[in-house]
Amino acid sequence: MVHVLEFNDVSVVRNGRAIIDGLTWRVDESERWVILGPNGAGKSTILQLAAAMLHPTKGEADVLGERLGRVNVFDLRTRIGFSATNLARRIPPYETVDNAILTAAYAVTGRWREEYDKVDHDRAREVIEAWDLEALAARTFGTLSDGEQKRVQVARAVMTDPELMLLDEPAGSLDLGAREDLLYSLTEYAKSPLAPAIVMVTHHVEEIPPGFTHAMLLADGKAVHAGPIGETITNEKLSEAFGRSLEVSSSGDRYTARAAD
Ligand SMILES: Nc1ncnc2c1ncn2[C@@H]1O[C@H](COP(=O)(O)OP(=O)(O)OP(=O)(O)O)[C@@H](O)[C@H]1O
Repeated sequence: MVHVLEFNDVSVVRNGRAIIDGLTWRVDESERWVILGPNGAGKSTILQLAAAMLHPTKGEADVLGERLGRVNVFDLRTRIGFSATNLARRIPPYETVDNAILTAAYAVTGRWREEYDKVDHDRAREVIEAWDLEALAARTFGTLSDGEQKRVQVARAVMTDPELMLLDEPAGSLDLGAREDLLYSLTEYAKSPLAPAIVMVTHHVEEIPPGFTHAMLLADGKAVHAGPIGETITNEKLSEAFGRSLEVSSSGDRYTARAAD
């Protein structure tokens, strides 16, 4: 079987420091992963690798069966849905929501000279409806609230029917209602047998959508623990990754966590 992601002893070195340090990790197409860890642990860097935005300094990283460093990353990126705030910053503030979603078809952020087919326009319309964006479609991206922009970012990631979906803090900065709405939409999306493999970075266990199957706990660029979610999101393992005593509880498919002392 070809893994969606296959990292073998991958390191990313910046200023002489391994910000990702010897990571070996596999993701299969039916899996939905969450990556948790303290600030600066390397979570976003892993997503940058998975999004073919970054090459490893050492080791081998295969994304959708293609080895980074040997493949045209511009072609590869059109097969990946990626939602991240630093990517959203590249969406021109004067771009309409319609166009911000449509341009994902070319994995670009601003409309320029690309030719879009009817199928792209139809798909954009479908995604706008599915992610409750009809009322915002004609608005410019720069006038949207943080929560509305997050929803557009996820819709962009869905637009191309990706083979791999990467979400960097999709619920970050959302109010409670908006977070729950987004989690509901993500849960429904992830539940579909047609949904791609998903890797989501978050700071909070409360933001893990029900149905996610695996978790990686990252600290100092190293995967401290990685595996099936129920075996990984535990008091001991979370406490080890965050370097403080934490207590986690679950109700149904949702988690909450707090300091144990
Ligand atoms: N280009 C760079 N040059 C030097 N250091 C970098 C560079 N990019 C990232 N880093 C450092 O690498 C570490 C990992 O960064 P990364 O953004 O992946 O962490 P993170 O776990 O996503 O953090 P956060 O939870 O705060 O968003 C951080 O210490 C960051 O300062």
